[in-house]
Amino acid sequence: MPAKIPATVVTGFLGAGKTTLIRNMLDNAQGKRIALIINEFGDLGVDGDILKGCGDETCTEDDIMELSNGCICCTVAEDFIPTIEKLLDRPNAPDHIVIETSGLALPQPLVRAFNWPQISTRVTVDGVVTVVDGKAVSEGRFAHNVAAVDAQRAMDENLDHETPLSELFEDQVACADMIVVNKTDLLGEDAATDLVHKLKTDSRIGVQVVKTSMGKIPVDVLLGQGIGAEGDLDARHEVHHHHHDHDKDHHHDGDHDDHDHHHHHHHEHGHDEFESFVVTRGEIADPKAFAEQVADVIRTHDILRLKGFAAVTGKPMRLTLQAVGPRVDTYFDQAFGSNPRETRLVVIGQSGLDHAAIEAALQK
Ligand SMILES: Nc1nc2c(ncn2[C@@H]2O[C@H](COP(=O)(O)OP(=O)(O)OP(=O)(O)O)[C@@H](O)[C@H]2O)c(=O)[nH]1
Repeated sequence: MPAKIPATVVTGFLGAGKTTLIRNMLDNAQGKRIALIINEFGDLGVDGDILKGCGDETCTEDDIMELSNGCICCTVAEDFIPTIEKLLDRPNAPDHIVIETSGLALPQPLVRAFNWPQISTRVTVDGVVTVVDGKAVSEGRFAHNVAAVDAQRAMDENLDHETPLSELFEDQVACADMIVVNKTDLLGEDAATDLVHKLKTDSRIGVQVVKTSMGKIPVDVLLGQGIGAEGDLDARHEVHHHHHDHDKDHHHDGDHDDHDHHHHHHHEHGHDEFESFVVTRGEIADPKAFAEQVADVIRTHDILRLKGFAAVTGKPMRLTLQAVGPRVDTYFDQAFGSNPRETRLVVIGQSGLDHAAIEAALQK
C-alpha cells in the first residue's frame, strides 16, 4: 500500500497570521509539492495573493482548492471528501496538503473527517498547527481585532455565538500538535517566553510551542510531524470538560507592564528565531541505545527536529535517523556509497541552543 499523504491543519483566529505563515512556507518549500485547501469564509480573495507570492513554478492554481463555508460535520461528504479525493487522484499528487481553516472553525471536526473510509487509507493528519497572536493572547484578548472576530462569528449561523473567545482558544490549544506564538516582534522577549511556558503547561504533553514573527517557521519544523492526529481525537477533547482553569484566562502574569514602557525592537535584521547546525561523530555501536540517547538529548535541550544518518559498526548500510521532538525513528536506508562513512546529524531548534553541550552529548 502506498504511504499516506500527510496533511497539516493550520488553525487560529482571524488575524493571528495563518496566511502569512503559509505564504512563508510556500516561498521556502524547496521543491516540495504542497497543495493548499482554504476555507473561503476565512480568506475572502486571499488565495490569488498567495499564488502571486509563491515564486515556485511547482505551485500552480490547481494546487489551491476551496472548501465551502459551513459546518464541516454537515458538508464533509459533499465537499471535504471530494476535494481531498480530487487532489489525491491527480496524476502528480501533492507531497503534502496544507489546510487553512477559517478563523473560527474549530479543528476537531475537520480532523475527525480524516477517519472517513473514503480517504482514511490515503491521507493522514501530519499535525495540527495552531497559530496564535502572541500580543493579543498575552493581553488576554486572544485576537487582535475582537470586533472583526465577532462580526465573522455573527455572519456564520453554524457558529455558536455565546462561547467566549477564551474557550474557543482553549479548544484550539487542546487540538494542537504545534503552537506557533506569532508576532513576537510586538512582544517583549520576556513576555514571549512567559507565554511559551504558559502554553506548554496548558497543552498536551509533547506539544511543541515555538515563537516567531511573520510566521517564519522553517518548513522542516512545520511539516513532517508525523502525528496521525485523526487517530487520537480523544486526547484532543473540546474544552467544556475542564472548567477548572477558566479563571486563569484573564490575567496573564503581569505581562502587561512589559510592552508599554518602551517599545522593544526584537526584530533586528538577520535575527532568526530558529537555527540549525550539524554534529558529526564516528560509528555508533548500538542503534537502539543511540536512539534513546538522541531522545534524551532532544528532551534536555528542547530540540524541535533532528535528522541525519549514522554509521553503525559492522553494517554497510547507513542508518537514517529522524526525530520530531523526542520521538526518534530509525531505519537502514542505503549503502554509504561514495559518501564518507560517518554519523552526521542536523539539529534544528529555536535560537539559543547550547551547541557545545548538544555536540558533547551526541558524541558520547
Ligand atoms: N507585527 C506583526 N504583524 C504580523 C505578524 N504576522 C502577521 N502579521 C500581520 O497581521 C495581519 C494578519 O495576518 P494574516 O496572516 O492575514 O492572518 P490570518 O490568520 O491569515 O487571518 P485570516 O486569514 O483573516 O483569518 C497581516 O496584516 C499581517 O501582515 C507578525 O509576526 N508581526
